[in-house]
Amino acid sequence: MDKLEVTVSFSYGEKQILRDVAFSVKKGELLAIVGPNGAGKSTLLKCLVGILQPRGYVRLNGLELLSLKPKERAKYISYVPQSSVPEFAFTVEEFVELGTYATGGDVEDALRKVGMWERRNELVTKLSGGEYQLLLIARALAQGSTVMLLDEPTSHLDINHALQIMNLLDELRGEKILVSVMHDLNLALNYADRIVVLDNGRIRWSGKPSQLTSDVIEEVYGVKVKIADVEGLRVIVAAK
Ligand SMILES: Nc1ncnc2c1ncn2[C@@H]1O[C@H](COP(=O)(O)OP(=O)(O)OP(=O)(O)O)[C@@H](O)[C@H]1O
Repeated sequence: MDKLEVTVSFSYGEKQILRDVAFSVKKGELLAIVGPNGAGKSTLLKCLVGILQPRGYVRLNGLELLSLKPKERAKYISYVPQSSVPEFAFTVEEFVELGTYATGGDVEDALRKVGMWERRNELVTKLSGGEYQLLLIARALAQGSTVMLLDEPTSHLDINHALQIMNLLDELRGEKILVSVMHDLNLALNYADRIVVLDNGRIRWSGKPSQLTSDVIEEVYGVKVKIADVEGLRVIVAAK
């Protein structure tokens, strides 16, 4: 069973951002990383994929990913960054091909999974924010890696596109180890297998979504909330 084991600390100069952040994730699991703005969530993903060099380790089945060269590491781990504006007027297909540099992966399969294969000749500069987000995921999928990291894949998306992406993650869960930063606690509650709550660079809570209580949320985010049960779904709402 594929397993990712992580223990990392990271500082920007004197400023410590991550303090002994440790967790493990198995294939078949979607781990959500949540926490307030500035908690260190994006920094954590950048450490895991090797954009930043943390102290500690990032091991996949015992293999230390951080000591591999980028092209070698790309066979094992992919990263979907927070959505930005495309830099080049590539076609949809060319853009996703970028993901295959290290592994020679399957562009058509990746584009079909996000429902964009029919649009492969369109320019990425003409896509909507939501469509571009799907392409960032397709580019990572084309890498064919076991681990996939995603940084807020549903930010800027309407409810329809957000659910499309969450359903896609649901489908990918069987074949990958998924670690996703999420701002929307309700999506984390209802889609993740486990949640890690990061606050000020430390893990403040981790566990199953069904175990997350309003006390934890209130303490970390400093707001009063209620967790309601709506036809079997747990929903967090602000308490007046
Ligand atoms: N290049 C940098 N140099 C110095 N400090 C940085 C740098 N990038 C981020 N930081 C600091 O690191 C801390 C964590 O930032 P990070 O982006 O990881 O937080 P986050 O939890 O992802 O926040 P958000 O939810 O707002 O995206 C913040 O205090 C931020 O100011």
